[in-house]
Amino acid sequence: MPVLTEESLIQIRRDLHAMPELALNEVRTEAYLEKVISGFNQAHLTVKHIADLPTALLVRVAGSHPKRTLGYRTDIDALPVSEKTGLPFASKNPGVMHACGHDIHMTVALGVLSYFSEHQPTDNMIFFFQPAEESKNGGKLAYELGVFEGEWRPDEFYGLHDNPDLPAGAIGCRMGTLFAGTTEVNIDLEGKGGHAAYPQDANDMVVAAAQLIGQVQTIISRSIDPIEGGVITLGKMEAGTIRNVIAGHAHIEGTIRGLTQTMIQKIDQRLQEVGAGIAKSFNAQVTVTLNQGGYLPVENDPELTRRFITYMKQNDDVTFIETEPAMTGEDFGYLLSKIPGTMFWLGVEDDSQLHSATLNPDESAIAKGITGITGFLESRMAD
Ligand SMILES: CC(=O)N[C@@H](CCC[C@H](N)C(=O)O)C(=O)O
Repeated sequence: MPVLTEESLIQIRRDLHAMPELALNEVRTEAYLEKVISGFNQAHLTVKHIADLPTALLVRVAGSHPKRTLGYRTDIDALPVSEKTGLPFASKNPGVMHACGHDIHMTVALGVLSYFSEHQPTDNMIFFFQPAEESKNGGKLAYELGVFEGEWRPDEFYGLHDNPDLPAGAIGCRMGTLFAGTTEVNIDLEGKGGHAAYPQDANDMVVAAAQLIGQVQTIISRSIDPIEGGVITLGKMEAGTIRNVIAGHAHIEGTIRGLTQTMIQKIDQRLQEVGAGIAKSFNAQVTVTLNQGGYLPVENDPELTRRFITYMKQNDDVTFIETEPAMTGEDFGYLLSKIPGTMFWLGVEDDSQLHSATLNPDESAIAKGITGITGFLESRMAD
C-alpha cells in the first residue's frame, strides 16, 4: 500500500472541506477519517474509539524499539459560518464551513500517519483526531475520560494550526506562549418588556445591553496594562422581537483573550463588575456566565520546543519563521498543561483570515507540512 500521494491528499482535503460538521457532531467526518485509515498498512496500527466521545478517533502505531510515545493531535470540527469562497468543493452543509482550516489539519495528520504506517517508527506514536476545538472543549473532555492512559498516554504531544499570514508550507513557532487562553462569555439581561409608546412603564434591555457593550469596551483600554494586552470580543447579540415592543430580555455572547491566566482572571473579574454596575443602574437582572473550559494559554515546553525549532531551522526543506504570540485560542492548551509538547503554525498563505467565509488555504502547504513534521518526528525518535 503506497503512502498517500500529493494528489490523493488534495482530494482528501477537498472531500473533508465539503462535509464540515460542528463540535461534537463530526459523525461523517470521523467515519471518513476511519475509512481512509483503513486503507493504510495495518501491521502496526491499533484504532481506538471512545464511547462517551463518539466522534473522537485515536490510532496507535507500535514502534519497533520504543523509548517513548510521541503524540500528534489534529482537530476535526468546523464553524457556523456560511461559506463564500465559490470553490467547486465548497461546503455542502449550509451554514457550516471549515473556516479555520481543520480540513488542512486533518489531511496533514493523515499524511503523517500514512507515512508511519509504511515506515514503522522506532518510538510508539498516538494520533488523536479530536472533536470540538472551536467550542465544547474536546481535548479536555477526552483527557478527563481517561483516554490517554496506559499505552495510550503520549510522553510528548505535538499539534499544528494553519496560518494564512505565513507563506504556504512555512513552519512558525516560538518558545513559551504561542496562543492566548480564552474565556467564553454569556450575558443575559432581564428587565421588563412593554409598549414602545410607554417607556416609563418598561425596563428596556436593548438600552441596557448597549450601555453594557460600551462599558465592556473600556475594560481593555482603561483597566489593562497596554504592554500586556488582552481582548474582549462580543460576537453575538440577540434582543427584542419587533420595532414597537420594548425588549425585556437581551442575550450577548463573546470571548475574552489573554496571554496569561492572571490576565484572563483580571478581565473576567472586570466583566463581572461591569455587569453588576449595569444591573444596578438599570434595575435589571444581569447574569454574566464565564467558562474557560480547556482553553488555557498554549504553553510550549521549553526543551521539546527548543529541539523542534532547532530541527526546523536546520532543515533546508523547511522555511521556518519565529512568530509572536497570537490571541487565537486552542484547547490544545489544556492537553499541553498535562503532557509536555509543542504547538506550531503551518503557513497556508491567503488574503482571508481564519474564521472568514472566504478563507481559501493554499493546498501546497499540505505536502510541505507533512515532510517537515515527519522529518522532525523521525529526528526526535533518533535522540
Ligand atoms: C484557532 C482558533 O481560532 N481557535 C478558536 C478557539 C475558540 C476558543 C473558545 N471557544 C472561545 O471562543 O473563547 C478561537 O476563537 O481562537
